[in-house]
Amino acid sequence: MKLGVIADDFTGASDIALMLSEAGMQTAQFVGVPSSTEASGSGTNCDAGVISLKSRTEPAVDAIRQSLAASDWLLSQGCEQIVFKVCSTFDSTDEGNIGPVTQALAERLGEQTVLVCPAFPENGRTVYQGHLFVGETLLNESGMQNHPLTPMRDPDIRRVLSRQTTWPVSHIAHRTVRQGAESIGDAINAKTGSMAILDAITDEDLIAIGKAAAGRRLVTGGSGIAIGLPANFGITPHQHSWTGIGGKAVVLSGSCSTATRGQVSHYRQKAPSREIMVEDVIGGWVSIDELVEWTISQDEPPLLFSSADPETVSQVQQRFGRDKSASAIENLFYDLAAALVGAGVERIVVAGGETSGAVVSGIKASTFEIGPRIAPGVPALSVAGQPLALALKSGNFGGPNFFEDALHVLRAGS
Ligand SMILES: Nc1ncnc2c1ncn2[C@@H]1O[C@H](COP(=O)(O)OP(=O)(O)OP(=O)(O)O)[C@@H](O)[C@H]1O
Ligand SMILES: O=C(O)[C@@H](O)C(=O)CO
Repeated sequence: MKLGVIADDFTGASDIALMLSEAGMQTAQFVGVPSSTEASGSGTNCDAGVISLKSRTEPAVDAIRQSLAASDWLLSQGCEQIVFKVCSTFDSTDEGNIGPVTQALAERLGEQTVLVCPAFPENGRTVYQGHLFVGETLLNESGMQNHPLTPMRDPDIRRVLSRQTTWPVSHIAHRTVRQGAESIGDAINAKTGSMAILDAITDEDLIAIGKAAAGRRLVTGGSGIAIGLPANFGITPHQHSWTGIGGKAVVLSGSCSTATRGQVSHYRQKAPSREIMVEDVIGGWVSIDELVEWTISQDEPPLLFSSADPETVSQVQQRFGRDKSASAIENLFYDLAAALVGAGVERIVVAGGETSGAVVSGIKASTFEIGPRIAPGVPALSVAGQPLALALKSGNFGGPNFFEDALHVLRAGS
């Protein structure tokens, strides 16, 4: 293994795994740090290993512990460079976890300067003058200000990161980035001892940043930061083969993002759906057995969703508390996913990073093979050793037809 990635959520892990796979790297995605049995399997015989954690919203101390364990394992597999994959919308709170984890990894790896860039232009995330944009709007006006767990209310990611770390935070402006890898390298040398936020508005900017990152032990960013990295290892783009699975299918959505809510309303017009309410879950009125029976009896792949608008989410959080509401839904999806697979479901499309973490833990998957792209940032995945194909969609990714597209790709393969 040459390149190791630690992803702070599951959809983010498959996002960067797709980026590396399309750039030609034989890539495996692991659920947590592999055990010694998994580590002796074929998954480790690859160019890039992506460890999926569910650490984005954990207390910083736990996120650090898990990330250091992941880094130690990746280094033990021969990785020369570690990427800490964070969200392209820099999802975090003032307590972390992007700053604390980056700092702990840098100190463990002996890295003096860390490049930080969440840009992912193909999905509309760009960084300019240290400010993060989603499409044409600043981050704090993009809908991310209403996120149930990590509301992003400050678009200046230099300030956001400064609140999370004791390291100085510096900035490498676009005028330097567009001059190419050599200028970026000079700027990095002038910023030694800091976390350097880099502006990037195009893939070319990210390719130059990737080139400038050659030989560095650690970089932190969205999946875009990986665009230029495989070339540093002499790897060129090519397609890997992948076979789809045609069995029973379901769509599970716990994401409350604007894009997901659009996809939910679109899919509900064509397929059977069930809404899961937080108050029903907390009240103990939701039966997993009944949901499974209902799902299996549908002809079209049905949708089970808790995705709600910001006002509903805020009312529920005021009534039950933010963490209690989130964990009630996540535990429900954990149990439901396990029961659905037990009942023979073979294709699952999931919307939302935390939700994906719950589903993947519920089905006890340990390693994924990376299939073709469904949408930018979302690959088809197959679970090693099980007849099960998954799509793990980040909240804000994918067009209105995403659920149909995903079900189709999971069945048809490449
Ligand atoms: N109706 C609801 N009320 C309150 N919280 C909810 C509701 N539905 C889901 N949640 C919680 O909101 C969170 C949504 O996070 P999740 O990461 O799954 O989606 P996302 O943030 O849109 O996706 P991503 O992290 O990929 O951008 C989860 O913790 C989920 O349990
Ligand atoms: O970078 C992104 O936006 C995604 O991969 C993600 O991490 C969302 O949870």
